[in-house]
Amino acid sequence: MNKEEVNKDEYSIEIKGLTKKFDKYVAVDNLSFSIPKGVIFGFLGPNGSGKSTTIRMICGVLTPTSGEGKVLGYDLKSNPEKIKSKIGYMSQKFSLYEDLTIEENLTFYGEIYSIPKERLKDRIEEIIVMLNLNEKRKVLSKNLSGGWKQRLALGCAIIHKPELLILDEPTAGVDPVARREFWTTIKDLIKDGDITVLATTHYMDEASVCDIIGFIFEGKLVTIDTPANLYKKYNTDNLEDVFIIYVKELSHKEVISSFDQLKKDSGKKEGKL
Ligand SMILES: Nc1ncnc2c1ncn2[C@@H]1O[C@H](COP(=O)(O)OP(=O)(O)OP(=O)(O)O)[C@@H](O)[C@H]1O
Repeated sequence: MNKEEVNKDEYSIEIKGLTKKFDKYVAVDNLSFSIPKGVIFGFLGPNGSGKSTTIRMICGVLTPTSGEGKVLGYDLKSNPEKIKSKIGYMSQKFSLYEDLTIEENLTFYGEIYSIPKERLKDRIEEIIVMLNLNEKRKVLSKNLSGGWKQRLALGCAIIHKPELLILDEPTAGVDPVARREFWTTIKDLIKDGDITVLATTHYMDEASVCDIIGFIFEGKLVTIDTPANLYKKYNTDNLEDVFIIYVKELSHKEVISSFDQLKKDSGKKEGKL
């Protein structure tokens, strides 16, 4: 067994000093963290703090300016294609084909990942059962409600059994019941330990279901810990308090108000989980 394979068993993501500059602007600044296999990692931070840029580097689609990293045991710089093939990605925009049915969307994504026909047929049935999609399997995705679209988008993202699932604000704009069901499904998905989840969200109640929370601010990692440790450290029972304390400590007034705005925005769209 070579060294890459050994690492592969320990951590899903290991990054060291990862930095991305756009001209002189430092969007991600010397980020280092390691995420063990089989956990849900919540990656949080105000708008523009560098989450998407970090995720794009982790997915192998954006080359770091400096620093290094391994994802699923593969080197970010030398093996991005291998990484891409083992990642599932679901964004808030649900990249579905509106004029295809549930079944057809799943087939389409399966074919992109070159899953052999017979295996794909079985995998689609597995996903339809797992995500409770049977009733509307012949319905065009443009005619589905937000919660159904979200489940279908998740199905498409996991069709090839990825080892790392990236969820970029996966519940933005769906109702509280669908949000709760979504996280129950995600918990179910990781219970065998074969899949790691990296999720961004602006909903602090959702973030609390994560096993590990990383908080990024102005491109720098401010903290990385379990929710329980963060509650203890700040003598509170919710993450919202923790992050308001961080932002207050770290920022000047405008940034605090942008975090408040972020809270307001999320409050408009939802009830509590
Ligand atoms: N291609 C690019 N060229 C120049 N600047 C960029 C580019 N991509 C991102 N940025 C800048 O880098 C910073 C970090 O952006 P990023 O999208 O990573 O933040 P984010 O935390 O994901 O924000 P949001 O929550 O709004 O999605 C922002 O100031 C953004 O304008």
